[in-house]
Amino acid sequence: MFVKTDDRVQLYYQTAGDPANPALLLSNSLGTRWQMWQPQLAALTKHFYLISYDSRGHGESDKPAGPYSLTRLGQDALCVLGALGIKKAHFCGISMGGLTGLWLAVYAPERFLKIVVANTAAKIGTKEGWQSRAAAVREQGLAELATSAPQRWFTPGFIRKHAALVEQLTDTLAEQDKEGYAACCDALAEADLRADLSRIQLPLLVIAGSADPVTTVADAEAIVQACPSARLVSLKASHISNLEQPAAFNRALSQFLRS
Ligand SMILES: O=C(O)CC1=CCC(=O)O1
Repeated sequence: MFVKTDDRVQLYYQTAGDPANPALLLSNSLGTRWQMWQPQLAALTKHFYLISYDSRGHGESDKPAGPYSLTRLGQDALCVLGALGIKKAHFCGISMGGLTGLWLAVYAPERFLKIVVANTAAKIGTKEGWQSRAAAVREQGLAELATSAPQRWFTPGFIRKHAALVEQLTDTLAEQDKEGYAACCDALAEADLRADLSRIQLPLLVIAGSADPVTTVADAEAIVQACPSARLVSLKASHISNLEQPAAFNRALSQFLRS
C-alpha cells in the first residue's frame, strides 16, 4: 500500500497485526527495504500494530531527485502515521532510520510514546565521506558498493553462516535506485543532532552492536550520556543487529516498549 506525503511523494508501506494494539513504526537503514524487519514483524504482531515502510528513495517508494534531508525523512515518518490516522505510536529505526528516530524525538515528541534507535549516531560518519559516496553512486551505480556491504553490515561468522540472507540483502542494495540512495547520502552528509540530544525527554532505548564498525558502541554511549531519558543495550552483533541477533533484539525492543 502507498501513502502520499505533503510533498506528493508516494511511500510504500506494509502493516501487520491488530490496529487496536499500540502502533510501532519501523524505519529501514540505507540501502535496505521494509522487509529488513521480517524477524520483528514475525515476533511482535501479538502485541503491536506494526507498520514498516520503504524510506523515500528506496524499494517501491518514489525516488525524487535529491538532495534529501533528515528533516524530510522525519516528516515522511509523520506522514505515514498521519495517513493511517495514528495519533501516537512507538518508533524503531536502524542506522539512517535510527537517526530519523532521534530527529522525531527532538522535533515531534508529541506523536510518539517511546522511541528505539539501533546502530545509529547523532552524526553518522563524516560529511566528506557521504559526499564522496553520493558522487560515486551517482556516477557508477550501486554494484560496487553492494560487494563491500556485508563487511559493513555483519560479522564474518554471520556472513559465513547466513550466506543466503546476506546475498538477498546485497542483491536488494545492488537493485536500489542510485539517485534515491545518493540523495539519502546527501541527507546523512548534513545530518547532525549532537547539539539537540539533551532536549529529548521521551523514553529512548539505544541499541548498539558490539562489533559495529559503522556506528560504534561509543556513538551509542554518546547519545545516552547526552540524553537523560535514554538507556543502552549492547548486542553481540555488527551493524544490522536486528537481523544478526533477532531474538536478543526482539527481547530488548519488546521489554522496553511493554514496560
Ligand atoms: O554504509 C552502510 O551501508 C551502513 C549504513 C550507514 C547509514 C545506514 O543507514 O547504513
